[in-house]
Amino acid sequence: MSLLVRPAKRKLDEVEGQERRVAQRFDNHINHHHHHHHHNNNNNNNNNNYDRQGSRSHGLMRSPATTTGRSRSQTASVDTNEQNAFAEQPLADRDLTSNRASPIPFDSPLEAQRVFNQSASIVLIGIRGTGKSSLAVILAATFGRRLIDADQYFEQMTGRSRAAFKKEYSIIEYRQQEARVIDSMLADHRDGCVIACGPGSMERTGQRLLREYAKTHPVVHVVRDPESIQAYLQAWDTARVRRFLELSGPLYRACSNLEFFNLPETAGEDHSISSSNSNNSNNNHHHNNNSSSKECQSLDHRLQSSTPFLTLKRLQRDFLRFIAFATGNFSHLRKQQASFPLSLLPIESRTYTYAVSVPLSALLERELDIEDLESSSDAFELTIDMANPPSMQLGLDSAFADRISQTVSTIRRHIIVPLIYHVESEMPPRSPSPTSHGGCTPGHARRPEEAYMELIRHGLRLAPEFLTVDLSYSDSLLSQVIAIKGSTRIIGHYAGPPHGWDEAEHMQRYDRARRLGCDLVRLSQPATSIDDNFAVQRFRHRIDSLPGPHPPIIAYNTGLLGRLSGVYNPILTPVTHRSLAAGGGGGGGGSGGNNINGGGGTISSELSPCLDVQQAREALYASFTLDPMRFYVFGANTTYSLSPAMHNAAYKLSGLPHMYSIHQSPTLRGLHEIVENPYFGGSSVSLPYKTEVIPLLHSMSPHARAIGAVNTLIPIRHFDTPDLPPSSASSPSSPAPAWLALERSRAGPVKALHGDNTDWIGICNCIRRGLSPANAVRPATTGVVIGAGGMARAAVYSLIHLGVQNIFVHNRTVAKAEKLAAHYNRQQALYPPVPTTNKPTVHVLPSLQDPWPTGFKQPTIVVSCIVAHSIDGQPPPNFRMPLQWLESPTGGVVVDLAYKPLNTPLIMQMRALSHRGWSALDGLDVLPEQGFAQFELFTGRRAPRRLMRAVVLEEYRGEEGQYDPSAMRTRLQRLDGQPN
Ligand SMILES: O=C1C[C@@](O)(C(=O)O)C[C@@H](O)[C@@H]1O
Repeated sequence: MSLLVRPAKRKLDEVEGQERRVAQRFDNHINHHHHHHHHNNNNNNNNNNYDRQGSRSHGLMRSPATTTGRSRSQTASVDTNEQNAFAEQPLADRDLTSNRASPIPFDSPLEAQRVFNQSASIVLIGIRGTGKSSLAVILAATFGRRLIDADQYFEQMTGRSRAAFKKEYSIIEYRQQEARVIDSMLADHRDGCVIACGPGSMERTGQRLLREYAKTHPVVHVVRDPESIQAYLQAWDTARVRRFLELSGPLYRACSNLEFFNLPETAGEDHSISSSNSNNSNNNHHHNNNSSSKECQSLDHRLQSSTPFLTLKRLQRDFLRFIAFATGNFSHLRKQQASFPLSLLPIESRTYTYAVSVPLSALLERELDIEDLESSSDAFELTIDMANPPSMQLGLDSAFADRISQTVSTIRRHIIVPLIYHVESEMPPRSPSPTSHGGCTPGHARRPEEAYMELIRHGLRLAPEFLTVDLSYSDSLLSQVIAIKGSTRIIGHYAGPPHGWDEAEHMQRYDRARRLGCDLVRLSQPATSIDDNFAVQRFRHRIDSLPGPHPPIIAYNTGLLGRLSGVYNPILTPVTHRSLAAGGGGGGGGSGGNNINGGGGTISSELSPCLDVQQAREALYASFTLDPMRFYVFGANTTYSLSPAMHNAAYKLSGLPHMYSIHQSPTLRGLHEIVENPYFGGSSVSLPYKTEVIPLLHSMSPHARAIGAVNTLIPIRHFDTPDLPPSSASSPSSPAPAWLALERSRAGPVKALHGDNTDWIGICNCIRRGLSPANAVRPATTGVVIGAGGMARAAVYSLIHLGVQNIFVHNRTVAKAEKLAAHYNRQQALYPPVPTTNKPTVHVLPSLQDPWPTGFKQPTIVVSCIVAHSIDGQPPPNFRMPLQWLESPTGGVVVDLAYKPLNTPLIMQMRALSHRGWSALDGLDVLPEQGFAQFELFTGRRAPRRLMRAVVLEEYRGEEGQYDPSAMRTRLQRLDGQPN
C-alpha cells in the first residue's frame, strides 16, 4: 500500500544527524527555558544561538512567542482524538470523559522487573507540557545518547508531520502509519538512545508496544503540576489541565514502569528574578531594555550574582539522580557522592543510624521544611498514611498518584540521604472495607491486598532506595513485590501486637522474609515493660549469630516504653522529628505514641515513632555508649576561622556533645598537644600546615595523596582493624574506606593519624553549582587556576575530578606554577578510571598579557586561590582576569576562595559580566561545602547542611566588621534545594 510510506534513505540520515546536534540543542534549549521564565530580561546570553536555531522545529520548550506560534499551526490540523491532548478546539468535557480516553483494557498491571541493560534506550512519555523534551536533552547530553523525538521521527519516516498526514489521509490510515512508525522507532533503537514520546505515540498500538518495551527498557512517565503545564501550553485553564491529567494518568501509567515528577521552578533565586521581571513587563513596555538591565543590576546587588541561566540546574540534578536510582547505574552519581563520604558506604554497614519517618498527610497538610526534617538523620522515610480516594477508575486514583509522585520529587530535591517508601497497611478509621486481620491496631482495618499493592506498585515506579512491604500480607503479594523491585531494596516490615521477642513467632517471621527474598527485615511491637527492650536485644543477637549471609535486622519496640530499644537498634530506627509533634514543643515525648493531626482521613497509630534523632543520640552519649570528642582547627593563624562556629552549631543540632575549638601554633609541634588528648576526635588543618603535616601521617586518602595536601586529620585508635586502609590503598575513585563506618565517637589513646582533603570537594561543588547546563564539562572544556599553593593544588584536582582535560595554571612566580603542573602531569598514572584518551594535562600560563593559547577553547571555569587581603604590609594582589581569556560565548563560573574581603576585584569583575553568562562564588560558598565532608569524616554522621551554611553567613564579618544581614539571607535562600 502506498500509504505505508517507506522511509527514504535520506530521511533516515536526517534522523541520524540529530545525534550530532544534541549538544547544540542543549545550549539552545537552555536559552529557550531562560526566555520562557524571564522573557523580559534582556540580560540573556547567547541571543545569537537562539536566533540561529529558534526556527527549527525541535519540539523543545519554547519562549512564549514560539509556543503560541507552534500551538496554532499544530492545532489547525489535529484531529479530535483525545489522545492528542491539546487541540485548538478545547475538548468538551464529554470528550474527556468518553471511554476513548481511557486506556485499552490490559488484563493485568504491568509487571516489569525493572532490571535493565546498562545501554538500554530510555523512553520518556507524558502529555504535552510536562518537560519530556528538556529531560530527554539532559539525558542525551549527559550520557552521549542519541535523542529521538517521536513526532520528528514520524515526520522523517513519512515526509509529513502528523498533522499533515491526518489532513491528507483517513484516521485509520494515520493509525496504521503511526503503528508502523512507532514499531520501527522502538525496535530499531533498543540501545543507546533517549526516545521522547508525546501523546501522538499513545495510539493503541503505541500503548501495546510501549508496554512490551517496558519489560526490558526504562519507560518513564513524566508528570508535572497542572499550573506549570498550563503556563507552558498557554491553552486551556488549570482546572481543565488537571482533569485531563487525571484522565490520562491511568493510560500513561499502564504503559510505563517508572515515573518522574518534574517540579515547578519556584524556589529561591529563580522565583525572585522572574517575579520582579514580570512586574517590570507590565509597566515598562517600551524601554524594557533599560529597565530590565537596571532591575538586574539591583537584583545583582542583592543576590551577589545573578544567575538566571542556572534555571535548569535543579531539574538536571534531580532527573539524573532519578535515572541513576531507576536504572541502578550509579557511575555518574558516584562522582557527586564523593562530596559526602558517607554516601559511599552502604547504610547498613554503619551503626546507630536513624530514619526520620514523615507521614504523607503531614507533608500535604502543613508547610514542613524537608531539609530541616532530614537534617542529621541518616534516611528519610515517607509513610503513605492516607487512603486512596475512591475514583471512577479502578486502581490507583490518578490525582492521588500524582501527589505521591510530586511529594517524592520534592523530598528528593532536598535530601541527600536514602529514601524509604513505606505504605501503612492500616486504613484510616473512616474507610469502608473493614476486613480485619491480625497485626492491626484495634479499631483499624487493614488495607485490602489490591489497594495496598497499588500503592506499592506506584512506589516502585518512583525508584526509592528502599521500600517496605508488610509481612502480614500473603506470600504471593510479597513475591510479586520482590519480583518487580528493580534497584529498590525491599524491607520486609511487620509491626504487630505484643508477642514477646523470645517466642518463636518473630523468628519465623524473619525466616519467612528471608526466604521470600527481602533485603532487610524490620520487626517491631509495642513495649509493655522496660524489660521488653532487653528482650529485643536478645532477639537481635540471635539473628546476628545465624550462620551464613542473612538480611540485616531492624528490631525495636514502639511506644514510650520502647524508646530505649529504638536508641540501641543499630540500623535505620524510625524516628520522628520535632516539627511533626502535634502541638510543637515538648520534643518527641510530646508526640508520644500517636501522630494524628486532627483527622483528615489519616491513620492514628500507637506504632508511630516517639523518639527523635537528637534524643536518640543524646541517649547514646548519656549512657556512655559513645564519648564526647574534641575537634580543632589547627594552623598558624586561625583566629578568624568560621569553622568553630559552623561545627559547634552542627554538633548541637545533631545531638552530639562534641566541642570544636581553635588551636593555634607557630610550629607543627603544637599538634601533639591536641592529639595526646584521649578525646581527640579530629582536626581541620589550616595554613601553613596542609603539606607540612604529611610526614606525620600513618595513611592518607587517595584524594589527599593525589593533591599532596591535607586539611582533615582523623585519629586512628585500632591498628588491628582489618578495614584500615594501607597507605597505598585504592584509586581516587574507589569507595570510602570501610573504617569510616566504625564508630568514631570512642575515646582512647591515639595511635596514629589519617589525613584527608575536603577542600577539593568544596571547590568542586561550587563549580558544579555555578556551571550552567550549557557549560557542562565536555572534552574541549578548559579551566584556569590562579595561584600555586595548597589550595591551587586542590583546585586543579577538582577540575580533574569534574573531567576537565586541559587545565591552565597562572601564578605570579612562574616557577611555582610549573612545579604544580609537573606534580599532576607526573602522576597521570594515578587516574586509572580516566580512559587513556582523555588524561588531564596541566599547562602553565606565564603572563597575564598573553593571548589565550591557540587550539584551546576559551575557559568556562576559573578558580582563584590567592589571598585578597594584604599580608605583612604587602599590597593585596588585586587580581582580575585578562579580558582576552574571558571570551567564552556561554560565560562560565568563577570560584574565588577569598572571603576577606568578599568583594574581591575578581568577583566584582565577574559579577559585572553576569549578563554574559558568568556566575561567581566566593569563599563563604566554599567553606561550608568542605565542612560537610569534614563533619562526616569527623563524626560518621550526616552534616546539617543548611544550618552550617547559615552559621557561616551569620558569623561572617567583613574586613571592618561590617555585616549585611539581608544580603546574607538572600544568599541562603538561593541555596534551597541545592544539597550538592
Ligand atoms: O582552609 C580551610 C579553612 C579552615 O582552615 C578554617 O580556618 O576554617 C578549615 C579547613 O577545613 C579548610 O580547609
